[in-house]
Amino acid sequence: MAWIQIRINATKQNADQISDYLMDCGSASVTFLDTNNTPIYEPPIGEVILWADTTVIGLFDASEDMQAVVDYLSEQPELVQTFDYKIEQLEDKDWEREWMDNFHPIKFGERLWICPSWREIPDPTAVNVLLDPGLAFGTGTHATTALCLEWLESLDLTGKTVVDFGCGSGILGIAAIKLGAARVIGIDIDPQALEASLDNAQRNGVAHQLEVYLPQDQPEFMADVMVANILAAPLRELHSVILGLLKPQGAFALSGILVEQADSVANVYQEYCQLDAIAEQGEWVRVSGIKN
Ligand SMILES: C[S@@+](CC[C@H](N)C(=O)[O-])C[C@H]1O[C@@H](n2cnc3c(N)ncnc32)[C@H](O)[C@@H]1O
Repeated sequence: MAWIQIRINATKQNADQISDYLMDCGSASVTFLDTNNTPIYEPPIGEVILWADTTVIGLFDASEDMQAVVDYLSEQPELVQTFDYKIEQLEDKDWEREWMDNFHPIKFGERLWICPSWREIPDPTAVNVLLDPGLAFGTGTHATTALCLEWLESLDLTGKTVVDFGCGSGILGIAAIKLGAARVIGIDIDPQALEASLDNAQRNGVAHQLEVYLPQDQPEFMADVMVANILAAPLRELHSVILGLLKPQGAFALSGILVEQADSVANVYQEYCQLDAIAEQGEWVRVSGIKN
């Protein structure tokens, strides 16, 4: 199928609205890029993060009447003054195939692999988690997830109760079960993430060991291990909730933290914990330790 895309220079104020206009025109998908062409990581609860200078990209079927799209957009109040756009014909290729080609099995530590279902499992004797990209965050390709997977892989989880706080696709919880955990509690504010986690657990044959809850519905429990890949601000704000779910001497890892945010998160937790050395991967870090 052939595609055409329109790239529109936007601002922090109007990017979200422009995205809605593109969807009104029948865009198959809308993406935000900042001026450095870095896709949005994850908006905090109830908010869409946008940069001061954002490019909004609308993807259309090549048969779309782009002049009609441009006419519609140019009449909108946000664009009537300055409408800076570029239309690009995308090379005609098998996009689905290309998208699938981008996902490969990835190894974490000595024995853990995350494998897309359409790929051959490289080592059937290893700890293999089958996981396809879906609506919920977490395929292992993002450094924040990778930092947590490596940490889980380094532990002896045999028989342990593990909390996956901000479970997304359920990747961390499922990996924990496959690494020996007896029970995993997944918590997420997004009901779609809870559904995705259960689907993925089922595909991996471990659904009977995974429970998932919205934060307001979670039962009382104390876990041996906690992994939380959310963002620095909620990790700071929720430190008493996060540590409150962990037994004394329980191990925890916090991720979703940019290098420059590491100290601000570590400072909040060090009062209640023995912290490990901070682990870095690219611009992201993991803060981990043992609760006092
Ligand atoms: C970066 S994703 C992590 C997904 C997966 N655990 C991973 O490591 O790839 C963050 C997840 O945390 C959830 N989340 C964000 N804030 C949260 C909060 N305050 N409580 C629970 N979940 C939260 C989001 O809905 C999202 O699914």
